[in-house]
Amino acid sequence: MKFSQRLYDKVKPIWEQNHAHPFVQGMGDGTLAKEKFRFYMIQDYLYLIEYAKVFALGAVKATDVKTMARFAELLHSTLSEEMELHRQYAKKFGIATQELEEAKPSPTTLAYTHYMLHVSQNGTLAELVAALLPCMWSYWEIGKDLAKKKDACDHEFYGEWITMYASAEFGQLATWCINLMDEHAKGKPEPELRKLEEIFLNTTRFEYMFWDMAYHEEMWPNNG
Ligand SMILES: Cc1ncc(C[n+]2csc(CCO)c2C)c(N)n1
Repeated sequence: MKFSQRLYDKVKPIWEQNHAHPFVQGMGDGTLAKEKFRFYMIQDYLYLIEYAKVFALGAVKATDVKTMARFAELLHSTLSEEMELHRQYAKKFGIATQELEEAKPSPTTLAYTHYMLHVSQNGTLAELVAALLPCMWSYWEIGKDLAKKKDACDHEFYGEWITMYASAEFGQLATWCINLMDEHAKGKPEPELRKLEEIFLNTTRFEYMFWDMAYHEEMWPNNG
């Protein structure tokens, strides 16, 4: 069995919870309150800034030039294409880019990004890939699922988001990352595989927490 299949089996129940989450369902049927999406988008913008740094570290840790180039491309495309979608959404809400960048991370955003950066800075390339894979893979799964819903891709507000993550281009990216995981897990002893599995499980848990945080617009308990 491929290592990625083992990872998939491990987190399947959590991914089912992602799909069933009211935030995700609400994007699919268009009933999600705009205020909740606004909160998500600001936090996600902050998340992407840190996530892009994981790609930069991937380029540093890559063991061949082709992988190094791919990480460098991803660093660029995240900062330009993916974050551009957020900047466009922000415009619709009347939020300036500067305001987006000056926003403060919620506890979940902070915990998730710091965990990913901790693993990426201190671990092997395989550990870095295990940390970032749930982000790409679970978004692709969610995108494909929502795109099947009637009119979801044409929704005036959430349609662009769904179209982007359900796209073939995005699918290729997720597949590249799955293959990279398998390549770097090959031949590793069981204790190391268990460590990779735990990292993958942790960022999968953070993905679920991110949806939940956005749905409840959760910030620090004390407004200071
Ligand atoms: C919380 C959160 N998790 C995953 C993604 C999706 N995502 C972030 S970076 C990237 C790779 C391509 O740029 C992808 C797919 C997101 N936006 N927000």
